[in-house]
Amino acid sequence: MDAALRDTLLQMPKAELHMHIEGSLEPELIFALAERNKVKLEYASVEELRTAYAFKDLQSFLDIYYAGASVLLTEQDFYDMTRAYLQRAHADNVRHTELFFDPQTHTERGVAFGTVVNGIDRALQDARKEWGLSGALIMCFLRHLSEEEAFATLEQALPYRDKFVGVGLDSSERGHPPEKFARVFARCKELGLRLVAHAGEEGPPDYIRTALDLLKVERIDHGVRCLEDAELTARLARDRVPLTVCPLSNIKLRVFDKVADHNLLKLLDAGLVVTVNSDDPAYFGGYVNDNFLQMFEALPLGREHAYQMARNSFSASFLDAAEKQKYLDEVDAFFGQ
Ligand code: HPA
Ligand SMILES: [Zn+2]
Repeated sequence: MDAALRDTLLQMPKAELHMHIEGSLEPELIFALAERNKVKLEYASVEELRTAYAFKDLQSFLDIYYAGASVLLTEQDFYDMTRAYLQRAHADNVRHTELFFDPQTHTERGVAFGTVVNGIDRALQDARKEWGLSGALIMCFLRHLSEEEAFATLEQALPYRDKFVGVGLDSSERGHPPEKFARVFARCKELGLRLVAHAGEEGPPDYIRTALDLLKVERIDHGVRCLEDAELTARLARDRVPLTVCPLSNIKLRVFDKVADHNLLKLLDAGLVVTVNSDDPAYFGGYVNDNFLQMFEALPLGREHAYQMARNSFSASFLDAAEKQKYLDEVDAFFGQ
């Protein structure tokens, strides 16, 4: 890749729409928080923990990701984790970020919902004040748990309704199809929440279809397996349903064997509204700019694709129309358009 394109990717204004805040917890911070909170870890050192980050599929990653999150206990812990991510995102010229958080991972360990959301929210407010970096929260339901548990979580979340813009669905995809959560998503829609779901990462294209039809989601998280179904792909393109693609995640979780095998360019060529995101950057070997750089290094992607995906990231966001336009103008100005 030439230096000019590299600079463009690094410097262009961008939004990140698919990032699990618990997945930004770097091994060093896991160890620091374990010490601060007197939590015992199964790993002797940062190096030993990092060595365990060799995943064979989504589940093998999730087991380690939930273990890592067990060090988070106080509001300050959630603040420190979020602050570290936002600092890193700011360095990557992320102007707006929509963060997933997994309340059930914490409430089932006895951490109060408010502790989680207040710590994350305070870090988001500071980033807005200090760097003009805007952020929003999307509360995810863990799909390996029951719909009843999701309803209970929604109930706990209602006093904090002003602190998140939407809900999502994450964790183990296979065997936990979208329809399991149809009623809780319908209730969230009534509450005016924006809706997204992980679908078509490891699960079949049909999970994308049911996420659209039964959950009424506005964006699909991952969605890369849509290309196995031509009719579904045409529908996603026609309806301009954004896909929040996470290339390095897909490599680390063996959805594709190597970076050069990723279908990002095919998704773009199919006319889909593709965005690039980091998913769980501490676990998958890179933040959002690393995702852009590795994809552009391995695939025949150029400046026009960069421009398109920078624009997509803002147009697919849940910002209001005026804020969206402000950022889109910034992208156009950056690209001299
Ligand atoms: O990539 C993911 N997929 C599903 N659930 C997750 N929770 C954190 N990251 C992921
Ligand atoms: Zn994800």
